[in-house]
Amino acid sequence: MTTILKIGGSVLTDKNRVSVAKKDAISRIAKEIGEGASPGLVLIHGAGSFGHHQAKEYRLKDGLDDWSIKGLWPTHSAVTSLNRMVVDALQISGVEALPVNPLSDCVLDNGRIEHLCLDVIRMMLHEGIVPVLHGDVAMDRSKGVDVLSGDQLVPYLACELKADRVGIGTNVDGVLDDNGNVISKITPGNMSEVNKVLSGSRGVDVTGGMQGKIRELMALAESGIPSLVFNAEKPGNVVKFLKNDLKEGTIIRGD
Ligand SMILES: Nc1ncnc2c1ncn2[C@@H]1O[C@H](COP(=O)(O)OP(=O)(O)OP(=O)(O)O)[C@@H](O)[C@H]1O
Ligand SMILES: C=C(C)CCOP(=O)(O)O
Repeated sequence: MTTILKIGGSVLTDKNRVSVAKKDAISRIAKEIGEGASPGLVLIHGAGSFGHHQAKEYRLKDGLDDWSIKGLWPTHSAVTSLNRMVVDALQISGVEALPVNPLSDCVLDNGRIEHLCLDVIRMMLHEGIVPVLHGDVAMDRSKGVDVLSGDQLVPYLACELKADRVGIGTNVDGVLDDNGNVISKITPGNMSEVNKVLSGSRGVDVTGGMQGKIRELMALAESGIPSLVFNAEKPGNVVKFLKNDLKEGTIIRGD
């Protein structure tokens, strides 16, 4: 049983202040993962304020030039420091977790994953270790460099590892309509309606907020793998998701 869980940077960090972690949220989520995880879990986390501010300042999405090249290390360094906090918290909660840094593992072409070395992830899973990936900067065959969102890692890994379950924990109850109500199901049939209410993030974000997430998840749904967007700020929701017991959120499916 393979489960892909992404925890958004909005849950783990304060997206309005540069490199500010929500330490209590990180340890709560690590405890919930310790309580609910079964073998086959792959964890991905977003960058939040440990990456989006830096990527914006150095214009990393515009590709490589004399300015953006100076931003590669500050951005990677920030997001790997968040990754270290997450992995440390997981270890303290009794989860055998190890980092997998996309900058060293992945090649992009025009912003899309061309290749990601899965061997190390498969070997970790085989040994009962939870690989912890994250949004990152990555080398790009066409642009020199680009920002790789954890939201793109989710469908890539879900397809390659033939995931049974996919969850995206963020800081809202799901995809919300104009009245703030949760849209319980998104399918190709209501996608054009849903598109009207999708936008970016409230915080600093270079990877598209909810709009970017749903674009990735709808492509995944169309290839046969549904996913659930849920609120990971609500204590207990991560455990419930991991135990297949979560009844809240937005399901994105292909039918
Ligand atoms: N229709 C919508 N329903 C819900 N949230 C929406 C909607 N449109 C835009 N958003 C925004 O999307 C945000 C969630 O996306 P965001 O990328 O900030 O989260 P994240 O994945 O937790 O963070 P990160 O990208 O750092 O990992 C919400 O906090 C909200 O501000
Ligand atoms: C901004 C950087 C470096 C990565 C973004 O990843 P995301 O927060 O998962 O979208």
